[in-house]
Amino acid sequence: MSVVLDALSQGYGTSTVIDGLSVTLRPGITALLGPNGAGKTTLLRTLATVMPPRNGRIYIDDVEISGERSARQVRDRIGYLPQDFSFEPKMTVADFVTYAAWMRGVPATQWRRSVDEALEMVDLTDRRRSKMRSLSGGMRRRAGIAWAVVGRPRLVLLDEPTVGLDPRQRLQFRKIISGLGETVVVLSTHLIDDVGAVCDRVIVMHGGASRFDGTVAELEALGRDDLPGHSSLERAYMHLLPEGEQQL
Ligand SMILES: Nc1ncnc2c1ncn2[C@@H]1O[C@H](COP(=O)(O)OP(=O)(O)OP(=O)(O)O)[C@@H](O)[C@H]1O
Repeated sequence: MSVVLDALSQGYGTSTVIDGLSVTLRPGITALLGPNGAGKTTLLRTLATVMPPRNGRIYIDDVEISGERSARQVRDRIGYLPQDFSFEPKMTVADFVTYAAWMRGVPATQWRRSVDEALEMVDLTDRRRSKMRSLSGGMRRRAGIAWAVVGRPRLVLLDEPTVGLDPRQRLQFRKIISGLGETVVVLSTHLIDDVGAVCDRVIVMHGGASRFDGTVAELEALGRDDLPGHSSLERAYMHLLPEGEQQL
């Protein structure tokens, strides 16, 4: 799986949200960090082929995504969990995940095995017959993660996947994504602990551009003692903000 963004610009109406971003994504876990409104969700939606690029190019497995036709060629390789995902409340957990398997083109003969595998990963096997509406917020989020990984898509996009998870579930989540092997995983988060624990690469976005692109160790090295933060990663993040936003 290869994903290439070449001078990508994206926006809504007259506003530009991403401005000339060039990035090549490879197998491994990449975190998108950045303040509210930095464009993380917009970038994930663009990678998910929900929004065609406004300017510049995006290639997924060498297919240039320029509209619905090209998007259809690659969508079954993409698992996307939006920040606020919706579901039919009366659907069972198993049906919800099976629906994702169907959308992703998993053959019907493999639905049961793929769904079992995804539910096992997120520790929801014993809730497979529960209605989605009966799940707690954290369980719903885990069902959403199962939705994103069922059928083992090679590009997995997760928008704030650990919001609402309790500490043990967050550890489980890290285990799940660390076990995805040769998959390109891109997740947005505000939880810097998650980044330090599992991400191979971090992209810090601000004002529609990438202000940092490197490993966790490289990011940590930017931390300055005079900046606010409880860890070197938090201080490094503060360092990457514009000067006026670096102090509390
Ligand atoms: N559907 C939309 N229509 C118009 N403007 C939008 C829309 N969605 C997002 N925006 C704007 O685009 C900018 C980037 O938003 P986006 O949701 O991509 O940021 P984000 O980095 O994901 O933020 P957060 O951390 O709050 O989730 C913001 O200024 C936002 O107001």
